[in-house]
Amino acid sequence: MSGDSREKVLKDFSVSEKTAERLDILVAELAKWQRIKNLVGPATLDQVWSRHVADSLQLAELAPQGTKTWLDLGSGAGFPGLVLAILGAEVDFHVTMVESNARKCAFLRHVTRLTGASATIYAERLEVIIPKMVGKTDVLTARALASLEQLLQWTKPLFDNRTSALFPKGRDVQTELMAAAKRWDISYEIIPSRIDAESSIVRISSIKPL
Ligand SMILES: C[S@@+](CC[C@H](N)C(=O)[O-])C[C@H]1O[C@@H](n2cnc3c(N)ncnc32)[C@H](O)[C@@H]1O
Repeated sequence: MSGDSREKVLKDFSVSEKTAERLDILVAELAKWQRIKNLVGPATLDQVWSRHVADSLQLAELAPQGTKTWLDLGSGAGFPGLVLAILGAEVDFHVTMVESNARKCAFLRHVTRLTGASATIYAERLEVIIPKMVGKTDVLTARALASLEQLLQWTKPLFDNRTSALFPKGRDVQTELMAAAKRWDISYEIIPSRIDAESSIVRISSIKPL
């Protein structure tokens, strides 16, 4: 991680001093835990501010106004869920994270305690938690978890009038959308990533089986 990258991310996303302190804690703890727990791809740790923090922060800007509840599936080391929960400590929204790996959940809980992030963490498989979250979620997220088709299959019960999804996707976004469109009638928008020219965020507002 370079100091420049940190400053640029904080400036680009107009991050407050308090939130910056909390993000610093997340980044410092990730570096410590990474040595023994291998929480993220080792090659990405050098660019943690741009590859992980900024990539997560950009989702907050895409949520509908008044969003109060987020559900992040397969949160890993907290991207995007924990970054959003750190923002939530200041702007009054709450993030539920679901992650089946126990050591990653220990990290998520540890950093949540240190930062006061607005988070609930389930160390469970998402298949178990999703039925319990029906009617409780404004915005769904899942980064690097599964294909769009699989994500829609899992999350279908969660979509109602108020729920939308923000799924970061890579260069195969069109292929994934075509595969998903064979099974689902989807209302969606593709939003270019602010971080990586080859990536985008698929914002889904409704789905219906065909
Ligand atoms: C490739 S990682 C991505 C982590 C994080 N979202 C990111 O982008 O850095 C996928 C994560 O999803 C978790 N996962 C996979 N299948 C899951 C399931 N069925 N329920 C809950 N978590 C799951 C894995 O343990 C892993 O941490």
